[in-house]
Amino acid sequence: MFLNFAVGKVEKQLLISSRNLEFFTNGYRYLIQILPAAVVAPMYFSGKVEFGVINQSVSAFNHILGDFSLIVYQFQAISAFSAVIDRLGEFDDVLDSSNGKGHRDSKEEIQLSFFLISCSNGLHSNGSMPLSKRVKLLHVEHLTVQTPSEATLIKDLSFEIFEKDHLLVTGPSGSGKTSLLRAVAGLWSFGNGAITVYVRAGGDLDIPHSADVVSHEVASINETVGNSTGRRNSEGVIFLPQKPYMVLGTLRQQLLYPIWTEDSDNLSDGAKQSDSLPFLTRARDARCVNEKPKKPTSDDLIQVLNDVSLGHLLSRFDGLDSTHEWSSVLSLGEQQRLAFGRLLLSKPTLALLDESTSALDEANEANQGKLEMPEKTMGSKNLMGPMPE
Ligand SMILES: Nc1ncnc2c1ncn2[C@@H]1O[C@H](COP(=O)(O)OP(=O)(O)OP(=O)(O)O)[C@@H](O)[C@H]1O
Repeated sequence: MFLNFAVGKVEKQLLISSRNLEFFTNGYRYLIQILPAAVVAPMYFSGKVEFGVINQSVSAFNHILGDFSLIVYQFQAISAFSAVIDRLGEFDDVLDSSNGKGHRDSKEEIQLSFFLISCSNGLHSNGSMPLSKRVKLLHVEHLTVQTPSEATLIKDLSFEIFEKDHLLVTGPSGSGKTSLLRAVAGLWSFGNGAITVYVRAGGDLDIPHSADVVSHEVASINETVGNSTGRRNSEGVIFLPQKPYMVLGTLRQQLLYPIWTEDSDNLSDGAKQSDSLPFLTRARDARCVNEKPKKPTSDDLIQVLNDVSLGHLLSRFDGLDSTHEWSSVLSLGEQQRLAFGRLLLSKPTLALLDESTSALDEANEANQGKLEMPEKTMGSKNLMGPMPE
């Protein structure tokens, strides 16, 4: 607010200076137009110069005037530009200073780590996972979540999540459900404790699929993955907020976000897989999340749109390659269903759903729940239908 006030004041002063300058220049303009005539005319009458010289000097003065006026007439735009630069500069300073303050003792921050594990291949023929071979996907240890003003929302929370688990988080409004999900997604660091997300490797690591052993073994390859919050997408973690982010671009790009953000328009149908949407119909034991999933074909995208009951968008908006302001032309419920489409396409290991079906009617909500979900879903105030086995 202070910043706005200060910048507003500067802008106002610049505007006043620009008006003064314009007024001054208008006076100067009239003066400079009559000046050559006033100086050269007596010389003409005394026979020192010819008549044409009067015209030549008026035109030369006008030329000079035009050049100087450019600065005057652009002064307002230049001053507005300068105010914007000032504003951005101050904003940058504020960010720098808050980052400086943010360098708290590492014990006062939530530690988020990613650990590499091997692909799971221990499913029964019916697709179920033997308990002894269940792989741990998330480990939250002594997590305390706070607000920036250090009010404690969650205290000393510990839990583990294994493959095929789903966790529903409920609680009163303002109790910190969203903050917990943000912390797991690496978007919230106020508090302390440790969160470990176990991500899958390409299958070349021969680590036993016992939860206890995994946590021990992967510690040795921590350096391979490192502690990082910047690799959330590539590590197979997706966070669906209540109001999904709609990217600028085509309907196709909406669906391909966030995994395939580049080159989305050049999607090749030639790359079509033999089975349509295998990830919707098959167990995903053969997949490793840090291998980027194959880019979906147009048919896959259309199928996913139908699965989330958005098939009608294709005729309404003239196909997958139409561009609109999607956050304006789609209802919140449609945006949420589109976000579910992204989830189905990107096949994350860990999906964090924060009221992501809050704007859906019961039928659609149940429909999202029936779709093949990622191996672990953590939902906040989640009203989804029955989770698949
Ligand atoms: N960026 C923030 N800065 C300061 N306080 C915040 C911030 N975000 C949330 N809070 C506060 O933290 C508390 C928990 O918020 P959170 O959104 O996690 O609650 P919630 O349980 O998800 O609530 P609801 O059910 O109403 O969505 C609230 O009191 C909120 O005001």
